[in-house]
Amino acid sequence: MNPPVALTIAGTDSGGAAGTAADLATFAALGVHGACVITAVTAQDTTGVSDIHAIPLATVEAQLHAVFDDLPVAAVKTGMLGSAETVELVARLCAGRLLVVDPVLVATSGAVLGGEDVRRAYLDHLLPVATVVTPNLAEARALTGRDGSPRELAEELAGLKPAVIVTGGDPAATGECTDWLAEPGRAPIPLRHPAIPTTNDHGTGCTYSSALAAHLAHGAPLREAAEQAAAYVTRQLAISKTWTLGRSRGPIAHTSGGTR
Ligand SMILES: Nc1ncnc2c1ncn2[C@@H]1O[C@H](COP(=O)(O)OP(=O)(O)O)[C@@H](O)[C@H]1O
Ligand SMILES: Cc1ncc(COP(=O)(O)O)c(N)n1
Repeated sequence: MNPPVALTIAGTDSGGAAGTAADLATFAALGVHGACVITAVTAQDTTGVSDIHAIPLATVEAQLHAVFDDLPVAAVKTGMLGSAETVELVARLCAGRLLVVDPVLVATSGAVLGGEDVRRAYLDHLLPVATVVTPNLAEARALTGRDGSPRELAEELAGLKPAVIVTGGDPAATGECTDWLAEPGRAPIPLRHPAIPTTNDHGTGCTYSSALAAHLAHGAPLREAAEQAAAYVTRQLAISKTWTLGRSRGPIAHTSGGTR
């Protein structure tokens, strides 16, 4: 029997922690065939991003046609899109599909991966056609332009149409992470899971949104997919927490327990 197919539309991370490296590893670990459309190449390591090469719009479009014309894509996930034109293109070609949007604007390291025009394009074009949007707290604040709590921001963003999961919380303070799931017209629901004490968390957001897309591609309902995605991230953070890879915040584990 064929596995479900999920597509990531995202940038590369040369350090193998975030972006398409995280997405394809997560799809594979969760039994999904991963297709991948590259929007930007980043020179990146655990300390930061030193260069970004945007892929020409026509090449992004050609990749999208190549995938959609040939494969039965069950779910699409977007990561770093990098330019307002790319955000608009992706919105046009992915409207009507099961679409997980991780609105990547700033990397954990602080590097800007999308400016003001990208933020505007998310609000005007991509959020309205998304199935679910997964900002972390900083991204939710950037998108709304407000300084609210995760719960308030989730509710406000869900008013723009799709479901929203504001990820994160304050693990250091409480020992647990709370992601807020908000769907239009319903009270936001807190999804809690244990926090792993670690600084090896580069790529966590990409891994979460890919795991969410993978579970949705398998047919799970949204809340169950969100709980399973958080469980997957927690497991991978537990694997990498003792690692000493890189000079700064190390990668979340993308190893999947295979033997050699
Ligand atoms: N230390 C941690 N332990 C367990 N889960 C975590 C930890 N840090 C983040 N998560 C979870 O990982 C997912 C992505 O979170 P987040 O850190 O907000 O992403 P980003 O990398 O975009 O900032 C969420 O489900 C969040 O609760
Ligand atoms: C190519 C690319 N895409 C996304 C992220 C965000 O990931 P994180 O928030 O874990 O830094 C990143 N750093 N690089």
